[in-house]
Amino acid sequence: MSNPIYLALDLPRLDAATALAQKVKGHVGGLKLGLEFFCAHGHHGVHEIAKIGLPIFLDLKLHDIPNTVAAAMQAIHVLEPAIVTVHAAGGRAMLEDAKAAAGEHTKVVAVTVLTSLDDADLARQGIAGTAHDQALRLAELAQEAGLDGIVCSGHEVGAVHRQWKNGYFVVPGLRPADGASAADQKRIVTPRAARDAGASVLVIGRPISRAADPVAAARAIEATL
Ligand SMILES: O=c1ccn([C@@H]2O[C@H](COP(=O)(O)O)[C@@H](O)[C@H]2O)c(=O)[nH]1
Repeated sequence: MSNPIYLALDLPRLDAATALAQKVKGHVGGLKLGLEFFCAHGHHGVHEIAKIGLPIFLDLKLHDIPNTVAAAMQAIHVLEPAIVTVHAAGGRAMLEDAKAAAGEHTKVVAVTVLTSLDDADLARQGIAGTAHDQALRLAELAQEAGLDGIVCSGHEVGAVHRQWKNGYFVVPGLRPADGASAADQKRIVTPRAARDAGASVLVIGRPISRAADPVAAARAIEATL
């Protein structure tokens, strides 16, 4: 089985992101570039990181009207990302148009409930029920819209996997069991627990990028899988 870890390169400087990716490339299966990276470095930055030779996950979390999201998907087509994110809350038409506009080899996955939110946050937004219920509802919507999979926390991935057997499940909000700080994440599990519950991709950022020795941190996580 290939390494399911995608390292989140949430670093403001392109040289620092490139150096980190070069260091840990033997211990991760892919590289995730998010909003912070893309807003700062755009297509040029993605091309630079792609030279490292690992699959690229563009975590842009697109969320707009269908026409705008489809146009954005077409604009990133040339970057040939392995995975791109959109927000499931954009609705079925937006999800369908995003998938139709994506490249043949790009997996389009829908963010259900951000791992930085808990039940109380959802209640403040007027969403009835738990984060678990909402993630399952949005997973069903993404499946109906023909997407490849979803992003959810390790708390929901097992239940989603039972209702969507061949789905592609991206799980962030991961913390090794060594007391690593949760920081802004509210629904966390260990990488091993997420993998055992059916995660296809394990997204890990700060537990590696902010470790005193990122290579040792990546190796230690890899060894738990
Ligand atoms: O629900 C979500 C969706 C995306 N993310 C992204 O994953 C990484 C997690 O970083 P850590 O440092 O390991 O907490 C980050 O890039 C987020 O934008 C998420 O955390 N939750």
